[in-house]
Amino acid sequence: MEKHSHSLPKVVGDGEPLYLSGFGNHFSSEAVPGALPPDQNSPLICPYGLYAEQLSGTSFTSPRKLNLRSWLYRIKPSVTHEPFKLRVPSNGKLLSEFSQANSSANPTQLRWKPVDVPESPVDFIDGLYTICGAGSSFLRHGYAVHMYTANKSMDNCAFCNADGDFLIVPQKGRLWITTECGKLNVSPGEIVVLPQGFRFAVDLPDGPSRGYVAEIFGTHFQLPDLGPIGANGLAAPRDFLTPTAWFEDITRPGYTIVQKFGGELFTAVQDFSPFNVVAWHGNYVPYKYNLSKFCPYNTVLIDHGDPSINTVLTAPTDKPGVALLDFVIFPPRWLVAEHTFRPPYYHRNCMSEFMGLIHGSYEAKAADAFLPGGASLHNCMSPHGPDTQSYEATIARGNDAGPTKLAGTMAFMFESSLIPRICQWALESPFMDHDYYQCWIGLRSHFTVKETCPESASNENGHRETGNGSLMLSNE
Ligand SMILES: O=C(O)Cc1cc(O)ccc1O
Ligand SMILES: [Fe+2]
Repeated sequence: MEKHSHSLPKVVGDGEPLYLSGFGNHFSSEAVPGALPPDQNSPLICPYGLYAEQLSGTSFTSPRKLNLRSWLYRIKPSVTHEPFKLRVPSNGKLLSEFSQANSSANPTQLRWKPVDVPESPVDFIDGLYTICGAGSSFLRHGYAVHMYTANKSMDNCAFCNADGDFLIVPQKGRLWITTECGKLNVSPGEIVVLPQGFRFAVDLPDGPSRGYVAEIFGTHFQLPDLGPIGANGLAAPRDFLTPTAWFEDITRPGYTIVQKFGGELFTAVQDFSPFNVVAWHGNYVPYKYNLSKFCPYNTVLIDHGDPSINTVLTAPTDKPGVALLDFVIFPPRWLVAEHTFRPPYYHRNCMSEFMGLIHGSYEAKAADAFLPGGASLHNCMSPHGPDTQSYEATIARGNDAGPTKLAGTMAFMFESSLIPRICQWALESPFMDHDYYQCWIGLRSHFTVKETCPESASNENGHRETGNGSLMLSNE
């Protein structure tokens, strides 16, 4: 590795990097003062002899309120590389189009135990594998849910996802991510969004690492509308953090860009670091968010609120109120509802629900059964809800339970209107919990008919009827 001598100051990214705050802002950042052209995007000669390069996240003609793009001022342009080649070998476990040929429809409630991080060296790229998804990156509509287990930093290579945006939820181990906009240090309990097309490299300062990834095709994450909640609450725009410009001016023979394109990995070799952006401006940016900053709203009298109240970010479809993918969390909070079944209700949902657990336990499942690092999938219309243990414990606690705090927990859900097909390797995984259904089998009938009416008599169906012909039903 040879460093070019040059007269520009170096910015060294030791410790926690500096961030810019805000969601959807138009940011400007310079690692060297004066590196941003002051008056135009594409001057004939850019300051310091930099190249100007635009990165578009939406079509040029997208409406202004949706339009995303950034201008990067870099030492050499991204195009300076050898031709892309299909990468062999690859783990072959990434999908960006879901069809009968490569994945299965399965309405069974599925649960996976946490996957062990392998002993053999594996970086973020090779440790990434798809669990399920729907639609197509080519048709710009759909999503994929991936998970990763990795134990070593990416070396002399950068990843670039041409298919969609990654929302990464680290569960174990920090991710130190270098992007073209600068550096992001992300810990479990935080999430990071790496939009389509950005080049980035993932270092693992803690070694063994594990996490979840939602990838969305053809759209981007937004903050949810707050409706009657008002102008504040849930995730606050100012808590979203975007990197500040950071660059290295380094010759790196054999440096490889690994580009995910249509779910396949292609490599292109170049001889310099892609993290050579000295200044940038725009609103198409990577960002991170600390989930502990979330300001939850909840029921304060009766009944369990729908989980949409805990939406951190939403990727919309063209139908109002129908998400391609919602990122929803179940953070620590007080439960205060009166004469209410406080855990999630039993339900069947026209949306599909993939869940993960970052730490602690989840209110609807036994702590030793749905584990941090594990996952579950409750597909469209498949019934689910609290397991027998959680149901019985809730009933035993009784109706007059005072306020209780759910503490030390962080579960999340990727919820989609598109029905996911499931990858074969996920169905055949040794970490699949084949006994998952058992957690509900023990739910007993508590149904009784009170014999309060002496004149009541069994009808021909064996039902007892009251004098006025109606059934008298009651709880045990
Ligand atoms: O199924 C789940 O556990 C997720 C969920 C949580 C909740 O509070 C209400 C509905 C819902 O789907
Ligand atoms: Fe659910």
